[in-house]
Amino acid sequence: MIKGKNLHKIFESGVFSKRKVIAVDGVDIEIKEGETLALIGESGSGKSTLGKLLLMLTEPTKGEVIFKGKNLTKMKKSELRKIRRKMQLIPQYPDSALDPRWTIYESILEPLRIHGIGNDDYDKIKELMEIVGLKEDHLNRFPHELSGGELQRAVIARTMVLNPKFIVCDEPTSMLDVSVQASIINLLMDLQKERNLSYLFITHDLEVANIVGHRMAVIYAGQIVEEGVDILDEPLHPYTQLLVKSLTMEEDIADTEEEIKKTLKFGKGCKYYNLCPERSEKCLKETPPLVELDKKRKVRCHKYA
Ligand SMILES: Nc1ncnc2c1ncn2[C@@H]1O[C@H](COP(=O)(O)OP(=O)(O)OP(=O)(O)O)[C@@H](O)[C@H]1O
Repeated sequence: MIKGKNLHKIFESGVFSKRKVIAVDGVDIEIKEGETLALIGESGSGKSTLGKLLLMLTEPTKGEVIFKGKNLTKMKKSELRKIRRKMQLIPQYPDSALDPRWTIYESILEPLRIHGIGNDDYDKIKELMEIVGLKEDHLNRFPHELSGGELQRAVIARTMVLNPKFIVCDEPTSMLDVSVQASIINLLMDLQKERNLSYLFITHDLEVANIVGHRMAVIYAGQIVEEGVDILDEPLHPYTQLLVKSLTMEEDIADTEEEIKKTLKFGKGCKYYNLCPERSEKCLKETPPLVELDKKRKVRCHKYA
C-alpha cells in the first residue's frame, strides 16, 4: 500500500549559524493493505516527522514515498492533491484539527468542499456520526461543547468522510482519559476491519502498540532500530530491551530523551552508542545496518550483523 524508501528529513534552524537536526535518517518502511504498523519511540525520536513524510505533508530531504505503486515524490502538485484524499492524519490534539468557530457539521463537511466533492451532504455525515459513536445532535455543536473523547470521534469522522485508504494516527489517544482511550482504539480497529484501512499508528505507549500493531517498528534518533512481530516478547536491540524493562519499572528512561537530542547530529557509528551497555569499538566507528533475521525481525545492531 505505502512505502518509504531511504527517507531523510534534515531541519535547519538559526539565522547566522545554521543548526542541522537529522529528524529522520535513512528510513525504509512499508505498510500493507489492511495492516497496522505501530511506530514506537520517545519524544523527539522522529515519529511525527516520519508520519508527515509518508503523507507528503513535509517534503523529504532525500528518499521516496510510493503509494499504491505511484511515486509521490515525483508527482506534480495537482496530481498529489487528488491522491491526498486517500491519505489522512489523525492528530494527537483533536481540538487543533477542528476550527473552534465552526459547528461539527461544518468541520466534517470541509474536506469534501476542499476536494470539490460536495457542498452539502447531510445524510452521509449523519451516517458517519453513527459509525463513530456520536449522535446527530452533536452536528450542531461547536468543538468546546464536546468532551475530549467526543472531539476525537468527530476528528475521526472528518478523516473518514474522504474514504481514505492510509491513515497516520499520531498518538490519537494520548491526550484522552484512560477510560476513553480503549473505546477510541476499538473504534479505529473496527473501522480498519470494515474499510480495509492501513495505519501507521504512532505511540510512545508500548502496551497500546502491542494491542493495535500487526507489526511494530522502534525508532531511535531518526532511525528504525528494530522491526517485526512479537518484539515485546523477545526484544533484540539493546534500546528495545530498555523500553521493555521500563514497562515494568526496572529501568528508568528519563535520560534517553536528552541523549536523543545530542545524537540527532551524530555522524558515523551507532546512534545508541553512548547509552548502550553492550557497545564495542566497532559501534563507534561503523553505523550498523538494519539486518533481517529469521522470525520476520529486522535489527540495527552490530551484535546481529
Ligand atoms: N519544523 C521543524 N523545524 C525544526 N526542527 C524540527 C521540526 N519538526 C521537528 N523538528 C525536530 O526533529 C526532531 C524529531 O521531531 P518529531 O516531532 O518528529 O519527534 P517525535 O518523536 O514525534 O516527538 P513527540 O513524541 O514529542 O511528538 C526533534 O528534534 C524536533 O525538535
